[in-house]
Amino acid sequence: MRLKVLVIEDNQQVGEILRQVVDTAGFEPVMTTSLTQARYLFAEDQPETYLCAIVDYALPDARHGEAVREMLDAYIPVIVMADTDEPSVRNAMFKIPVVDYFAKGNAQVYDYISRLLTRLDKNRAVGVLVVEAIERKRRNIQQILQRYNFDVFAVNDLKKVNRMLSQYPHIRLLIVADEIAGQSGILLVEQLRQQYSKDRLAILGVAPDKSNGVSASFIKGGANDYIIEPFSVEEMLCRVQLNVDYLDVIGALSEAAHSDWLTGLSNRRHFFAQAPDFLRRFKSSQVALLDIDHFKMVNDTYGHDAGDAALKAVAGIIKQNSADGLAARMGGEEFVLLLHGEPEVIRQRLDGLRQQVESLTIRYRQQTLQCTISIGVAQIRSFELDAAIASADKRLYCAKQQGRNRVISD
Ligand SMILES: Nc1nc2c(ncn2[C@@H]2O[C@H](COP(=O)(O)OP(=O)(O)OP(=O)(O)O)[C@@H](O)[C@H]2O)c(=O)[nH]1
Repeated sequence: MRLKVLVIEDNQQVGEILRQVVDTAGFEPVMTTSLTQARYLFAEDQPETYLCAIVDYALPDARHGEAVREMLDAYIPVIVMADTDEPSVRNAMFKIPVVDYFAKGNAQVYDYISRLLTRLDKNRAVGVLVVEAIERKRRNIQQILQRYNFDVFAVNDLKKVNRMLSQYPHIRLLIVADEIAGQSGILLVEQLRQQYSKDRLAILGVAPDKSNGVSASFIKGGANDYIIEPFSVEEMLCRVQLNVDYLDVIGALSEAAHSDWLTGLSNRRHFFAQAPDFLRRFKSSQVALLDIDHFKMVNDTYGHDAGDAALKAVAGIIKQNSADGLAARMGGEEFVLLLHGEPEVIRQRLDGLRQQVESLTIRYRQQTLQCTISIGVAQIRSFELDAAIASADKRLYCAKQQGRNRVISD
């Protein structure tokens, strides 16, 4: 179900643009033209079905931002749209916890709002940990981040940081003061960097106004960024968002570098990078090579695109069967799968996988096709993965020789 975005806007033209922006961003626009109408609609609904509200500052029945305050009181994040960029209005709005404030008119604003909606949605899954001993400051940062829908945690003691990070792996950003109850925030950053890379955990240092090089020490210690106190709400939000966006970009790049473009499984390189860790964790492991039978004929009969559809379908089944293992596309129509456990249990699992592929009907455009796979399996001894793969390959060859659509193991 799509999350809803409540729009309260009496200007028909602006309302129509916002409706399109919300819809294109993947949310359900709920359009109203007055506070009274919004109240009525909202009363009928569950607040948690709403991502946020986009509220006109001056409405016919709420001329001075009353609708903004009422929505905030209902615990809905609010983006304010105003006819004016008047600093007094802007400042008044940022004194209350609105997400953002925009003056209408500038076309760029709508593009920004579209990205903001996506961000607000994504931020719900991003944990942020605030490390600050002074309660007033800690609460201030917490409240700012909650506006942007982050899942916010806060501690006043360095000793709690490691436990929080391991307990809540979705914490992706840490905001740390330069000094926490007499202890150094910079030292904390240096220690954390031995465990968490910049791509896994972004760290934002908070440096005092007369920082005497604190900001530089934060960066040298391994922080991604710093912010100087006192900061404005907008400044903090921009910095935080910038760093979270950076993590997203890095995440997307590494995902692309690690996965096979067609099937979404890991690629060969990523498989060999991950395998040693898997073998260290599981002493009794086996490697299986899986190869689609007569795949050239599939391509020749149904076309290359249908062949691609078959590859994706087979990869889907391999993925389903590899939650506790390591699967990858080796290349062409060949896949590799590492599994741990008793050899006989693994053999049965792989035979089950083979049967799943055999009974699968692949639909591509008007055509339906079926395929089978052959599997060679070998035990991995003394971490010798290459040797085990060579044995599995020989057994795969035997499986092909013996008529295909079968599993051959030790
Ligand atoms: N559609 C599609 N075909 C591919 C892809 N990569 C490799 N192939 C095709 O996979 C086929 C592999 O053929 P062969 O190595 O002769 O093996 P086979 O026909 O499966 O025969 P057996 O393995 O002996 O059962 C070739 O026709 C390749 O062009 C791909 O990404 N997509």
